Amino acid sequence: MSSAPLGTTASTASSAADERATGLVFTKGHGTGNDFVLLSDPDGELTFDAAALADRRFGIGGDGVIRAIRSERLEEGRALLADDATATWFMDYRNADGSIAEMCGNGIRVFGEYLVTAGLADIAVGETVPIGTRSGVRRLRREMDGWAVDLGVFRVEEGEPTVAADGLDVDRPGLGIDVGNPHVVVVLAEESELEALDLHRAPQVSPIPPHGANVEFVVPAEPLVQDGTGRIRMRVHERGSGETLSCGTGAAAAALAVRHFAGDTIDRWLVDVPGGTVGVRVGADGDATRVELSGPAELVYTGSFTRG
Ligand SMILES: N[C@@H](CCC[C@H](N)C(=O)O)C(=O)O
Repeated sequence: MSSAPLGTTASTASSAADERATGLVFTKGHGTGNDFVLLSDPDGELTFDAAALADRRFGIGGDGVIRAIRSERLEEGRALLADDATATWFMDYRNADGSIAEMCGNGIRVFGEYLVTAGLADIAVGETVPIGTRSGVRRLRREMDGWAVDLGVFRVEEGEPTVAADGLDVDRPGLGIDVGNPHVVVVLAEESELEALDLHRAPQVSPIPPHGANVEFVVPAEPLVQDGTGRIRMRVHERGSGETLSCGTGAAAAALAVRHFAGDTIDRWLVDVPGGTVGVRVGADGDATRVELSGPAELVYTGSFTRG
């Protein structure tokens, strides 16, 4: 692990001096137990070691690190602004191992809560704001009891990868789903199979996905549909972060996979994860090719990380 988890660029002498005096100010937040370190860096002045910040023993701890930066201050953001000039803020997301991910469904809800609480944006309940991400501009809506995000057009991949995992007796077929980032979903028949899984080690997907994958294991509820809403239970091993208590894009992928196998007719889903429950709706914006995720977002504390 790096002994210098954060720093600033040489061009920002006063922020560098502030940081030496106060440490790096961060906020900790989570969405159904998927937890993040949030940093405010409107002008893109900070350099930081995300893996060191996310380290649960030597750092702050988190499944990911999210930097709030103005889109215009980041190359990927400027590229987005060429198509959609409205996405003022960019969610710069990194996994716990420091790798960059295109999208985070729980993270973007927590990001919305952070923008409001940190005074970076004024978003009223019922209002929708465009947020820049590496999977494109995503529309985020503030609700009474959380946030909903249009994850965009989803894709069910061709082919049938196989998945091996500790605790599974034999390899299982998976279904590749892209919701802005890559997922492979395995549907299990029994709750006991879900519980027997040991996800300390990453499941092995074959053939190996070109950019890696988040792997979700799901069990349909019995009955699957209750009051017009499908319900499933899920565990996940996230690319770059290991087993987490929740994954928003993973929940969307899991619901889409079960929907696919059930004949593509059920559009509303509840997904139970170890950290809570999120909602998934196919047909975001009246478009049957788009999927929306909804759920809570909570900020837990703010602190200052002192350079080691
Ligand atoms: N936890 C996130 C997904 C974060 C990124 C993922 N690990 C990846 O590498 O694609 C979510 O809530 O969607």
